[in-house]
Amino acid sequence: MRVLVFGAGVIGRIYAARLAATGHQVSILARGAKAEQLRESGITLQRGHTAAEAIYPAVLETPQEAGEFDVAFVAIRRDQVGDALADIATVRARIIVSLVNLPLGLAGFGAAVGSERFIPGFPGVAGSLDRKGTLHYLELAQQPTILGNVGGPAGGVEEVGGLLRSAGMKFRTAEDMATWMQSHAVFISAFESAIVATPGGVVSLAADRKATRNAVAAVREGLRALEARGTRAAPAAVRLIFLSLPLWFATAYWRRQLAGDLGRLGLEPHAVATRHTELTQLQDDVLQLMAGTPTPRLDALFNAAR
Ligand SMILES: NC(=O)C1=CN([C@@H]2O[C@H](COP(=O)(O)OP(=O)(O)OC[C@H]3O[C@@H](n4cnc5c(N)ncnc54)[C@H](OP(=O)(O)O)[C@@H]3O)[C@@H](O)[C@H]2O)C=CC1
Ligand SMILES: CC(C)(CO)C(=O)C(=O)O
Repeated sequence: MRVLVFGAGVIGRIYAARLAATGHQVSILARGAKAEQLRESGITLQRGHTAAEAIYPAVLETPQEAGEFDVAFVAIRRDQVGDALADIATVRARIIVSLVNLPLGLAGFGAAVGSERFIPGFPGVAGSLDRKGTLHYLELAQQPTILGNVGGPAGGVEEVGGLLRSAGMKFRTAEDMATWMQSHAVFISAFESAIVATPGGVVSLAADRKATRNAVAAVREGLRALEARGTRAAPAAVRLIFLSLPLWFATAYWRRQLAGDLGRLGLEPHAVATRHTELTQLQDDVLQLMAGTPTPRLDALFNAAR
């Protein structure tokens, strides 16, 4: 398939390299020094102790350069969407999938790019680039690529799902992507705020039962506020861990996750890199979603991170 990946950051590189390695015709849109670096060195992915060969997708600096695509994945940050939307709308692709944390503005995104070809999604991988340009990443068993099951072209979700599957990447569908993203934003903004606000970062947070418990309680508070406003927290596993199981159990579970690969490769690098960009924007989105419901624990975590 002809695939465009719009955005050459962590997520864009992982999807581009995985799909190109499978034999798809992949182009990645990069700007500035990143375009040159990608042309010269390609993308090297490392999962666990296994580093793959460098992969060289075609590098574009404008989306029009390579004509038409079957599928375009948009892998930019929430805080970059406003500036990029007009360019994304010019992409000539039958299907456009967003891999962006978008708790607010999903409908506007869809309307701008054309809701008949738009599938909202969320990455099922996480990682970070080291100084040598190797991208260390993990695939998230508990959160594979999520594809919204409503709207988009007929058969589009199956087509994108098949494309991912061809590259060995799992996917899951969500009936209500807006609800999924809102719940996720509560979780991610609370945990990433806690990580950047803790001296010593994720390792210290995981070692501190009280501090992890406070982050879990802040997520619980946020999800309860969402539910009080008629939004049922999603997916079911998130509801279970944060709203149904006892706080001590959720705390023990998250201390293990924070101390493991998810904390080290997924949450911390992303939190540190986006502390003053996407994270701030997600905090604002979450507070807007709470719309006046008091959330003192979340507020305190957000303030500590700012
Ligand atoms: N990193 C992770 O582990 C995870 C990330 N996510 C989510 O995935 C999304 C993407 O994150 P991530 O890949 O980490 O973000 P990055 O900041 O690493 O990458 C975003 C990329 O998009 C590029 N970009 C933005 N606007 C444009 C534009 N108009 N034209 C061309 N390029 C553009 C940026 O270029 P430039 O550098 O020049 O600004 C940058 O290379 C986010 O919403 C994030 O929350 C979800 C799960 C895990
Ligand atoms: C993978 C994880 C949990 C952390 O990177 C995430 O979903 C996110 O960053 O939004």
